[in-house]
Amino acid sequence: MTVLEGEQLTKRFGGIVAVDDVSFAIDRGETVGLIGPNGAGKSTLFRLISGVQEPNEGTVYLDGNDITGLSPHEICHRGLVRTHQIVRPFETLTLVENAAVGAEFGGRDVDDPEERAHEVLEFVGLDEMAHTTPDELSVGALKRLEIARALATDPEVLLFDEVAGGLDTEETEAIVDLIGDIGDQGKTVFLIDHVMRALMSVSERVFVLDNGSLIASGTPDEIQNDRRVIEAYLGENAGETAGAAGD
Ligand SMILES: Nc1ncnc2c1ncn2[C@@H]1O[C@H](COP(=O)(O)OP(=O)(O)OP(=O)(O)O)[C@@H](O)[C@H]1O
Repeated sequence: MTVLEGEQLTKRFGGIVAVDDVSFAIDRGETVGLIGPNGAGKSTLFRLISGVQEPNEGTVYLDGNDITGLSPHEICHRGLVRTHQIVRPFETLTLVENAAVGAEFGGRDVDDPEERAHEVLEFVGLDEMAHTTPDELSVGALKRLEIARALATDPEVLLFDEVAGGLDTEETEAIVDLIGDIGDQGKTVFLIDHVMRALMSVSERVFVLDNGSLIASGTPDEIQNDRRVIEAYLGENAGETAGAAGD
């Protein structure tokens, strides 16, 4: 059953068509990857879905309801949350306080924000550090804190924007395992990443954006063998990190 759907989404910035008539549907519980060259429109598509920007045309449906034009806060209330490429935890708050903010202000039915915060920190492997501040964390741990803050809002759908970007092999593996665990809980995950090994290993399906348009979708195997995708993006880097991470 479809949980997240985009219908003919278009976003223009002056003369640039960042997202060009994109339609897609994601089933409940699916993990779907989104790839494409730098500037293809991936982050813009995520911003349209999460309510940070409004499309010029098209509609976003969550659970069959039109959420186009709602604020990120309202969309979070309805069960969709997005993590950011550049993590920005509250520096002066402890990890448990950071996660509790998500639980409290996510606006979902979370009875005890602090208990929920501990649960999600445990889930991402950070509960032992619950009372430290983010400045003591490695890059990988900061990404896991970002995921914990998102999970604290009790979402049905999570959008991950480059959660594996900039991590070493061990940290990447920890994130891949974590995304697998989140999928195993029945959550729906839509993720952007330039780290192909990570993205291809967690995704059941992959969408490919090029120049604002969705040029292919399929299983990781199909995508890695698709001539147009190889030409547009994967090239000789198939199986490795393709392209440089964005901002
Ligand atoms: N606020 C904005 N104003 C003007 N142009 C923008 C804006 N946001 C994005 N763009 C342009 O829209 C296009 C798509 O950008 P976007 O960041 O969505 O691509 P991306 O696929 O996420 O790239 P990357 O992999 O580098 O993060 C680019 O040409 C970009 O310069």
